[in-house]
Amino acid sequence: MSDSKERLRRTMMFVPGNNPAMIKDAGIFGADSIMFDLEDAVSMAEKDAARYLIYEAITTIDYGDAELVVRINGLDTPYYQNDIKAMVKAGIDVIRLPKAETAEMIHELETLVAAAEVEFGREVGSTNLMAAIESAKGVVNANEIAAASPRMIGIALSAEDYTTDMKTHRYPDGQELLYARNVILHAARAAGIAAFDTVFTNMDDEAGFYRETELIHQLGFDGKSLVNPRQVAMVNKVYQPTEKEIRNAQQVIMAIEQARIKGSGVISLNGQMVDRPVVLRAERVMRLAKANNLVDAEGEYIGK
Ligand SMILES: CC(=O)SCCNC(=O)CCNC(=O)[C@H](O)C(C)(C)COP(=O)(O)OP(=O)(O)OC[C@H]1O[C@@H](n2cnc3c(N)ncnc32)[C@H](O)[C@@H]1OP(=O)(O)O
Ligand SMILES: O=C([O-])CC(=O)C(=O)O
Ligand SMILES: [Mg+2]
Repeated sequence: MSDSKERLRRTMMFVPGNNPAMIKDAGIFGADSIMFDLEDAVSMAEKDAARYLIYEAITTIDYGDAELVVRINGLDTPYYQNDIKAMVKAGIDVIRLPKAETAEMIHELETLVAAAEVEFGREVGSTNLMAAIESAKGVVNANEIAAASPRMIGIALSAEDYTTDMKTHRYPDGQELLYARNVILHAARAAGIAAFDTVFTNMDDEAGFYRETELIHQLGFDGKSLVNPRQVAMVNKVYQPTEKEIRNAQQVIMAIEQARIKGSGVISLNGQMVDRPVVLRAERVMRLAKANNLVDAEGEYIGK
């Protein structure tokens, strides 16, 4: 597990909390974040058993470098308090609140998480939070939700519930989500946290999945919630930098190092001005290149 707020989160894969086989093998698909679900993938009759199963999995299975997230039940259910206690006790990295609509909901979650950290001897502040926005009210309040707590690492669009709330449904071109996607992205960026796009549920429509992932990559999302392991490699492919982008990023990082040695924060490279935003983009390209094994330990391009 990792507590870094800077880590790559391209792929956040849902794993139903009532499926022992999927839970056991969830670590082998290379998702950046594994998201155990206690909410809508689990029926009422199975809520307690799923919570127990996820607790056992987190405390006994080695999921390697993956970040571990749990989607708890909503604050309007009888389950969320037990969910929070069990997951904090297990040492989960991130709790994802579904159907978030106000900052007050994040504050309530934060209070319960802090109390559980004290109760179970966890470091106070060590459990990160994120929120899924699934309604018009959530979109309207996205700014305050994103900024509600220093524990927040991201907000996500949840388009299945959102389109239902908006009295529409999902279309192949995603026009019905453009406003929500942009609002959520801006709220996340303004708060300095990550933005996640929603699930794509038609497993047979690979072209549609690529189209949606290319769109959200272009808009600036950090990544996407996923429902199936096959989607991990497809997202990574879209987020993978090109050789040209990597070589350019290497040059930028070298050039800015030279500039720093000379005591300057800005330098010209091949006729282009290189300053802080260009360097930050280059550093992200290099993080993505490393995650895709496209560079060696020294940052030299090695391709595939
Ligand atoms: C709107 C919402 O709230 S979405 C969030 C809640 N929903 C979920 O969590 C659903 C998670 N996903 C799934 O249950 C499944 O992927 C489905 C139902 C969408 C598709 O199921 P399938 O067609 O059986 O998937 P597929 O044939 O690709 O499965 C291949 C393998 O991956 C495993 N697998 C599939 N999905 C997952 C997953 N999400 N996590 C871990 N393993 C998985 C399968 O168990 C199977 O393993 P096996 O080869 O050892 O038997
Ligand atoms: O978070 C997601 O993308 C899945 C979800 O609950 C929704 O779409 O309503
Ligand atoms: Mg939902």
